[in-house]
Amino acid sequence: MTGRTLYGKIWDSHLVKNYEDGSSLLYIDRHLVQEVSSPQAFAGLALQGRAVRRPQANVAVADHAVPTRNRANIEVGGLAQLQIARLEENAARFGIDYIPIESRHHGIVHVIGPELGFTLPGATLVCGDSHTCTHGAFGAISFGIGASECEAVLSTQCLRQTRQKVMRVWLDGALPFGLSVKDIILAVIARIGTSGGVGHAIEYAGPAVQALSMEARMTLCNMSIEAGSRVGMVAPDERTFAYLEGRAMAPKGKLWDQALEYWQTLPSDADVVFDREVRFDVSELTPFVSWGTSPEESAPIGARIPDPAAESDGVKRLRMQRSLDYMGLTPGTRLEDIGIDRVFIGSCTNGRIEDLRAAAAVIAGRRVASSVEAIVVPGSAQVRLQAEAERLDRVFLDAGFEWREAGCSMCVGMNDDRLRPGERCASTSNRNFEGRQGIGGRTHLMSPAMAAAAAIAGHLVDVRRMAGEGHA
Ligand SMILES: CC(C)[C@H](C(=O)O)[C@@H](O)C(=O)O
Ligand code: SF4
Repeated sequence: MTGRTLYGKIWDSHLVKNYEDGSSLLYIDRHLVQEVSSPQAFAGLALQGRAVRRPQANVAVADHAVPTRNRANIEVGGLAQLQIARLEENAARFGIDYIPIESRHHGIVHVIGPELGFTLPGATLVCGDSHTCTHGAFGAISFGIGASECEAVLSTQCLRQTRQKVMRVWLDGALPFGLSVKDIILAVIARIGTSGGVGHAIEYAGPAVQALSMEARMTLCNMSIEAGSRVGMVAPDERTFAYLEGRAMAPKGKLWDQALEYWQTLPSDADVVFDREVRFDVSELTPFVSWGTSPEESAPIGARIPDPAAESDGVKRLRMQRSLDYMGLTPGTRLEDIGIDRVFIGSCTNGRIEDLRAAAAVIAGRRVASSVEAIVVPGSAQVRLQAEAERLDRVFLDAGFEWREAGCSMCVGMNDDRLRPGERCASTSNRNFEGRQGIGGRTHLMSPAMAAAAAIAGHLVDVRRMAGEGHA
């Protein structure tokens, strides 16, 4: 018998029953609830007079619609206030823990789950949000679900799912100076495409993955959905355990010891055969930025805008042309010659403390270009407080950035933080499709260090060059 994968082990331990059509019923350990995707699920429960099966398996937090400034004066009767109030009411009614926006535990669901120790290795964790794949960084099966599935989880703690194949993304080599995991994942998606992972859970493995911090592993897994995979995972290791130990909702004492023993059995067995495998050497990478309206349309910063005329595949050619029209870009332009109007540092991809440190290191002692409006939105209150303790807020403010409160913000523009039509943004978020950051807005995805460098330069720029300009 060949060995089992990390995914397979967790799947097997949560399997309730198999159905004849090939699908299965899975037990779900944990459910994160946010304001955008949950109202319909709660309304469904209320309509049928059903209760939440295991209230303590849920945590609710409002993140998408929350304003990131003037929170004391949220417009009463406005959409944000109504959405936040609705979530709070539903949580109270169904006995679920709700984290108020004033709490020091508030933040984006995918940032606070791990911070609280709610996200654990070996668990099944879901949320009505596609970037739930983030939590797989801890060695969990974690994926986004739709509103009717949220209702099923709330009322039964189970979910009907189809077992995925498993693709291993093996990362070798050491990441060069000035690069981050965001460059890796953009390069991976540029190579395998936005449907490269469809039908598969991705397990990221190899020396370059083991070397990553938990924050970086979260960035990696976060963008699995942008490669078409609902699940991204990294095997839990000493770094995972060290991150979780002592967190508010992590097991304590004897339970911790038991958990640790079990978690150590989770990594994929050495003799396991993956359904698919792709390999990358990260030591050959240069910083990546997206130029189009799909994360797959990304290239090394030293490149030029590609020419659709050179593309032999007709469908791709049309898609590229459409991207360039929307982005207001012409083939042959050097990526470094693209001027920007806005910078957004934040989101569940890159709104963690390491991301802010990396951006601040580039910004320290410099000024945001006069033509650029730049904001930093920490992914959580914890990140914000930590950054303030390190005086990173001063670094950003002194350079001309705005320093905001936690939330999804300009990643998705569901609050007031949006691009104006035609504006071009260097963004650390994960999606760049048309209108994502505001109607007519143009998004270039990149790492926090690259976004910071763009803020200073006023155009896309290779951060490694700025680092060489006499700054430590
Ligand atoms: C609004 C929410 C349901 C959505 C998602 O599912 O991911 C959002 O978080 C996003 O990033 O597009
Ligand atoms: S930060 Fe962006 S990607 Fe993450 S959950 Fe919020 S809207 Fe979705």
